[in-house]
Amino acid sequence: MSQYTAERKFGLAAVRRACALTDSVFNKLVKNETLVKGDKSPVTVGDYAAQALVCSMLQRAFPDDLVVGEEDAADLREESGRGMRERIIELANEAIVSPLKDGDDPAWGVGPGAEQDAASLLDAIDRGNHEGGKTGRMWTLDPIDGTKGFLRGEQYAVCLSLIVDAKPVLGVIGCPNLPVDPSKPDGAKGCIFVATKGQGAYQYDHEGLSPKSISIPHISTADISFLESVEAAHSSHGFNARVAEQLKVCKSPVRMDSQAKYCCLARGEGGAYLRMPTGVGYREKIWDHASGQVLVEESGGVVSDSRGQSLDFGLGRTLGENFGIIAAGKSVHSHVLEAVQTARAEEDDNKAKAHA
Ligand SMILES: Nc1ncnc2c1ncn2[C@@H]1O[C@H](COP(=O)(O)OS(=O)(=O)O)[C@@H](OP(=O)(O)O)[C@H]1O
Ligand SMILES: [Mg+2]
Ligand SMILES: [Mg+2]
Ligand SMILES: [Mg+2]
Repeated sequence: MSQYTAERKFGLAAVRRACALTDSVFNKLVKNETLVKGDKSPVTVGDYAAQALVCSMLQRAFPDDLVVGEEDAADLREESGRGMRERIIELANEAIVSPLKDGDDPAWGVGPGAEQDAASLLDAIDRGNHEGGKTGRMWTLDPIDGTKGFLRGEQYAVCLSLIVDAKPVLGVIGCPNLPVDPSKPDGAKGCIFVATKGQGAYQYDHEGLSPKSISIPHISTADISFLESVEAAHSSHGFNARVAEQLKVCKSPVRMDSQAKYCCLARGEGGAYLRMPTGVGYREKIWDHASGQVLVEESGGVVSDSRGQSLDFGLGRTLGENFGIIAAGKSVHSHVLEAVQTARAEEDDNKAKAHA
């Protein structure tokens, strides 16, 4: 029997339910339902409610597993958080009680009549407070990745992964706004991507049906169209342009929020995802890359940092010393890596000259 069958079935059903929640929240979101966190990034009632939903399901499905989730309930436990807290409990319960579909299991605490009280749902959010580590099983959860894209009605993703002994082995990414068929950008939207180590990568529709095996085709560097972040603060657009120049890439980059970039790469779009830090100090979070790494590797691609090192998911909630991310098809990864290193050496040279 294949490994991680139960986890995969759970991941697909949990992400499907969370995507239905976030999609419905987007349509009803009002101004005071967004907070600005300590690092100045936004978080909405949708992020919290989706984390409450998935963590409460995880708690019942895999009670011994640990969870590294992006959000925590500290602000919601304050008196000033009362309005948001009540709304989050309401939204999480709406998603919890929605009817069971094929693949759901009532033992996960979902379905009609499974409402929970506020204390249980806040505790569920805080199950995501694990500090990470090198050994054992832990899930990562980014309940809304690309919150800024979500707020703009553009790309965002619900991302769940299972990491065993610091290696991501299962990645599930739901993209409610991503076109099902890349050649029909105005056609049907909503996909869920699932990849299990050694078992390939698949795209499902938003109902978790019609799985299609996906892979990255062989391309040459001239055919790359870099996938990159929308926010200039999250990855350096200027650096990417210099790498593109090195590689004689003519096609314009495609900017998109969230791990939808990994999903597009995995199904053959773009050829490479490049994410270079814009300043010192920011450390990439494990929940922003774990699901994407499994998906890209299982579709025949390679994921490394900008020095060619593997991403280290065993150092806590961040990727620690990894610097930048290069995810690309096998046929181009080594060329992109080489071009990144040349562009960095030039940048260092220019800095040294400027200081001389
Ligand atoms: N300074 C800095 N550098 C790099 N990355 C950062 C930085 N600040 C935040 N983040 C993380 O970026 C996550 C969103 O990444 P994206 O690729 O979607 O960026 S973008 O929205 O397309 O610009 C975003 O994830 P979410 O918070 O889940 O949206 C953050 O974890
Ligand atoms: Mg965030
Ligand atoms: Mg994120
Ligand atoms: Mg997030």
